[in-house]
Amino acid sequence: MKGAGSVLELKDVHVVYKARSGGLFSRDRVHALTAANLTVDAGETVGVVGESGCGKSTLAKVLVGLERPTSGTVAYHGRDLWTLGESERRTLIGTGVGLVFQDPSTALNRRLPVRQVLRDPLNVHRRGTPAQRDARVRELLDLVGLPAGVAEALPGQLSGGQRQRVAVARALALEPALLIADEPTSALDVSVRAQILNLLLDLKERLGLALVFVSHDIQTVRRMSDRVVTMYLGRIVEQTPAQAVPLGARHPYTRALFSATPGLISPINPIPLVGTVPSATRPPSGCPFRTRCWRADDLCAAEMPEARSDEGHLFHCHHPVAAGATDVELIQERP
Ligand SMILES: Nc1ncnc2c1ncn2[C@@H]1O[C@H](COP(=O)(O)OP(=O)(O)OP(=O)(O)O)[C@@H](O)[C@H]1O
Repeated sequence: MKGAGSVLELKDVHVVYKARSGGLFSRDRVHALTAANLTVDAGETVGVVGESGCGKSTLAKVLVGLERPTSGTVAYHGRDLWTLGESERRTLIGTGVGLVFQDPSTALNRRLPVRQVLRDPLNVHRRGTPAQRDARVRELLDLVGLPAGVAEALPGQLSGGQRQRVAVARALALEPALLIADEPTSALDVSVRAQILNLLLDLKERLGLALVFVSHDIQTVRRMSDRVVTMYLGRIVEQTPAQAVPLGARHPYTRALFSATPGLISPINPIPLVGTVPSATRPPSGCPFRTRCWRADDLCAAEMPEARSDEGHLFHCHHPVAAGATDVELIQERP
């Protein structure tokens, strides 16, 4: 399926929220997503990483049409979501993209048996006859490795792993081309995490799905993805082919993030960063990372770097790290 065209395309997307902390009359604004450009091709897995608060969930919400961008466009199969009428947009989102949330216990209606949970999207979008919908429910349970008997259970009677399988089945009910998984295993027991990740990988192969996988677990993202997207303070700063992670990453922030991940590069110390992440209400001028970057100069403060491209690799940096530079070399570079 890969190479069969783009399923989803974000162009210059900004999301600006009114700050929660500022009080009723505050003019403070949070720049949760800034100038985001992202394309997801058919059959491709894109992993999104970054520290807490960098905008990963906002990006996921924009991708599934739950958050309307303040500006910019979001297109599914070339159709701009937010120029469509509401019912057309709902149909395009409902049938085009499936969403798997972090916590299956809150994502599933506790009062409905699994059969109803899975029939719900089929009813809403009027797919098939009642008998065909029942058949689809059986097919979906089989697809996610659950026995047919689970159809009669309430979500509360299932284990966390089984509930997440039901959530995945529901996301696939209308045969979307794209699945968005926002931290799909972080609420689960460690023992079942691998099973859910393997299920997602298996489904992606079998169904030719495109997958956007959001996680702070870089090891998992690397394992799952074709491309790793790094975010910092609301910006996509780098898109690295997964096979180039970690030493092929060119943005100093991506390298620092990867070097702090246990087991990704061993066995040395992480590249130390000075200071903390600036407030998203007052992001720095120019490059958002420049206040913490050991390579930054006046140019970085004056201008946000344009995307530079190198064989499927995109990075926004005026002074990128050499491909293949080791952590030791980068640590020694620091003043
Ligand atoms: N509805 C909202 N109103 C105001 N600010 C918000 C809102 N949602 C998110 N934010 C802010 O936007 C920024 C990005 O948040 P987001 O949840 O997208 O980050 P994240 O990378 O997913 O974080 P985490 O990993 O902790 O979930 C943060 O500064 C957050 O506080």
